[in-house]
Amino acid sequence: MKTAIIGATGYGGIELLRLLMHHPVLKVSSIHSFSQTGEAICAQYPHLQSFMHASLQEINIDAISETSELVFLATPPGVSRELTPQLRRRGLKVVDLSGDFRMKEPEVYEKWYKRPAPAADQLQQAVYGLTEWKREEVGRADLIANPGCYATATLLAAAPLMREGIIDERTLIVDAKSGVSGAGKSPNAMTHFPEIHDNLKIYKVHEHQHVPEIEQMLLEWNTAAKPITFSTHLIPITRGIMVTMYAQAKDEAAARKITELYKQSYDDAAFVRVREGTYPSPKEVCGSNFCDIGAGYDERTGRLTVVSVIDNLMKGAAGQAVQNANVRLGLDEQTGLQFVPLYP
Ligand SMILES: NC(=O)C1=CN([C@@H]2O[C@H](COP(=O)(O)OP(=O)(O)OC[C@H]3O[C@@H](n4cnc5c(N)ncnc54)[C@H](OP(=O)(O)O)[C@@H]3O)[C@@H](O)[C@H]2O)C=CC1
Ligand SMILES: CC(=O)N[C@@H](CCC(=O)OP(=O)(O)O)C(=O)O
Repeated sequence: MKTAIIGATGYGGIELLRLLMHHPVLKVSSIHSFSQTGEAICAQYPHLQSFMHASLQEINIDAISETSELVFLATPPGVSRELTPQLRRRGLKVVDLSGDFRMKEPEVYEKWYKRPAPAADQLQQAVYGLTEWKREEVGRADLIANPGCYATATLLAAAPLMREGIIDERTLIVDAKSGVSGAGKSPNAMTHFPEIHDNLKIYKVHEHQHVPEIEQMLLEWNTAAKPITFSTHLIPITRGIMVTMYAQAKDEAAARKITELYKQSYDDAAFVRVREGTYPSPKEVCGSNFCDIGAGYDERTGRLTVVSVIDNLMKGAAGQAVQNANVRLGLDEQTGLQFVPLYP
């Protein structure tokens, strides 16, 4: 299927390009930039030399609709809100890596993203692409809102606890850490080397934009879900997210068999790997589409600790976007995604 990438020069876009170069069905017909049109992609990204010489094109929706059937949008918030309706009117399928179409209610988007929301009917049509829990809907969707990176790691860890009702819903605390590529390619005062090297920073305390998409999904699974405590930290690694989640167990018998619950929940999920008695590290999924999860019950406190790791650019962005496109096209969801993580 002929595919375009808008935002191909960003970290999410360049990862999509890496994946699609070897994908047997999705073929890249054009790549688009906002500010660098006319330049060969390998001039900006020399690691692509000998693989891709295509030049970056302007974002012309008519031209894109003549050469592509599916479009990946890897653009900052607010861009997809403008481009997606134009692409959909021309019959193209869209997988959006930004947060524009993740929320169902416009006012929720506007509160957390502090910018105008897409039209309410379009938000309703979009399917939230947390693939493992939305396969059927993704399989029919023409507009897929790819989840945020932190949200993916958090929700895959929280799903069994919330769906089975084994925790006190008021007690969910999520402590999340991300590598610097999660902030995109443009350096800033927080990501500058002397600031983050040999350091660790908490940011967006009580106001991270992934809170509403997480809470929206938790409520879909369990109507007793409550607002969560969610803290994000920047850490001096390039790729990777680690989420450590705590909650008070209300079903102690189920809590004692927590690993069994995760294994059953993800029995059919090729990309979720459950640990027995150990906890994962981001490096163990680097460069792959895996989410690794380890869980334990502390008899002393009655609390559960669940750890989940992903590569933010893969399962947290481009990898899950391709997984969703695979499901939409009726392909095996692992198509083009079967990488052994890069280790060490
Ligand atoms: N990085 C990550 O780990 C993750 C990112 N995301 C989301 O994916 C999206 C892309 O992120 P990321 O790749 O990190 O971002 P980058 O900042 O690295 O790249 C942004 C891309 O968008 C293009 N762009 C910038 N402004 C506009 C505009 N006004 N119109 C059209 N295109 C524009 C840029 O083009 P150019 O510079 O060539 O002009 C560039 O290709 C974001 O919404 C982000 O939140 C989601 C999950 C994880
Ligand atoms: C390290 C870092 O800065 N990470 C970004 C997450 C990027 C992302 O996934 O944001 P979207 O909601 O736009 O998809 C952040 O915390 O905002």
